[in-house]
Amino acid sequence: LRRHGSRTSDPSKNRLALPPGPKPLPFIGNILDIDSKRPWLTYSSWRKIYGPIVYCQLLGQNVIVINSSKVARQLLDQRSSCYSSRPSSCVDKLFGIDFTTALLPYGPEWRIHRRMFHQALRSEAVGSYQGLYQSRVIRLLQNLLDTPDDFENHLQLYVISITMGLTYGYEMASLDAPLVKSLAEFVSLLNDGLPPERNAMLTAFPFLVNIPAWFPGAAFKRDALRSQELSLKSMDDPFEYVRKNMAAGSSARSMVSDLLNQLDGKKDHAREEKAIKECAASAYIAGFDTSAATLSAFLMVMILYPDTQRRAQDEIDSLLTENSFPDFGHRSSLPYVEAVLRETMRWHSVTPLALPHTTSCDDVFEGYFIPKGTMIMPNVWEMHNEESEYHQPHLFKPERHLNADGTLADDPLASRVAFGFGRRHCPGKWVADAVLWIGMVSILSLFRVERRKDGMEREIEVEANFTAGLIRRPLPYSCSIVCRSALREQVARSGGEG
Ligand code: HEM
Repeated sequence: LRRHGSRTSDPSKNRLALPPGPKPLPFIGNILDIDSKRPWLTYSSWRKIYGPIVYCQLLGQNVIVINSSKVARQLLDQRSSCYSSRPSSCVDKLFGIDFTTALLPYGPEWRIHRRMFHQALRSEAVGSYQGLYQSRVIRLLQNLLDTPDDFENHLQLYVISITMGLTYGYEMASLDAPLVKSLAEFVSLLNDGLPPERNAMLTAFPFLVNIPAWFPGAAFKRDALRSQELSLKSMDDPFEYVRKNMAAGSSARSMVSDLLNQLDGKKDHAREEKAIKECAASAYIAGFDTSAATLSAFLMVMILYPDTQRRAQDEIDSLLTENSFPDFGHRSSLPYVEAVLRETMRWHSVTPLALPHTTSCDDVFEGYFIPKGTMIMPNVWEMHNEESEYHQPHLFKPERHLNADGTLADDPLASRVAFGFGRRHCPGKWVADAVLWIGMVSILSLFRVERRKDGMEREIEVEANFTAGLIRRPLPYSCSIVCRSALREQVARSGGEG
């Protein structure tokens, strides 16, 4: 057992051991032990040796990996007052992204953000945007009918147009829409400036960003400067758009307009206004890639598991006449489709390590000492693949979310590890859940998703390969999206009215 080297004011804690873990090398710690592209696999393998809570050291940083949902709940949920901060990083500031909710330390600014997210995106508030989701999903279907091979772009447009509608009341017909341009450039610059491999490194060792020499010089710095400019523009332009429309009395309802309307009478106007801008841009940054990547994984899995696809389509077809599409009112009558959504999120694990938390006090757990300032890495991938919970976890089996009588197993959204933990749990999960559900059920209603054929009529294999990094996106794959109902096509083309 290793003793910790940190000082604590409580002498009794100095006698306690740190949680078990691999032996670190001097200075670099356990860096060389970790698969930098898929660090979650290394962390999972440690579970077999050291148990559900593993201590490692990465360049002098204390890191604790949590490999079990039970322990994650005990620490991140039940002791959330100590486990809710974030590691600080100079890259965040360098790229102008330190304002985003996801990166703010636990403190007053972050609290204002969370209050705003709660006001605007809590489950009841999100329900009132159902008309928006439904109109955008019809556009998604039309686009897939017209140019099915561009499915990745169509999925992105679907998700972005909902995010922009919901946050700013902004209507957009293409990814080139003026207000989206700087936001899109901003996000893509973050992806280029922090490409998957580097992102994967940061996922495994987020403190590496504090070592400037790690970055390859001028190009990186130019990217960072441009990113700072775009960060300001991405916050200001759409915000001013809402304010102008509100002044003209023509603003569509949105998160920003709702929050601005509730500002009257608040003491610290300037601070609140700044927070509204930051929250809206944070929603875009945090919500876009995660939801679009999940929908792309859904299409991939429908190709890989045609029987599952057929069963979901049978469920839809037995509930609805052929000239109509399911809406949110049908959701509870489609348990198998619901199970497909849950299984997609489990099987794919779009954010395999969620986001790291940091402790803001010393703690003791099951006799082990957890020092203040420890980075806590929840290994969501392992939690989604726990053999004791999920038999043959590598297989896509929606049935595992159903009871023997075909009803859905009890698994409320609030308790899903895919959306994180404790006070930092994803505030966009109600939006994400609605956007994913209506997207999936509408695609299944109108299309058959299958392997593409080459010039010789041979099926092109699809392999389940994903990018490295914070967000796991399917690598490009080919797919054939075929209309399976002429009647529903007519309905979709005429704007969704049967
Ligand atoms: C499939 C879709 C999504 C998934 C899987 C997802 C997952 C996550 C996870 C794992 C976290 C970190 C939680 C933690 O630290 O414990 C997070 C944070 C966050 N998410 Fe999501 N998310 C999704 C969509 C969205 C959407 C649509 C929005 C906004 C509309 C959003 C806004 C945020 C924000 C602002 C945070 C930071 C919260 C904080 O640090 O306090 N997310 N999300």
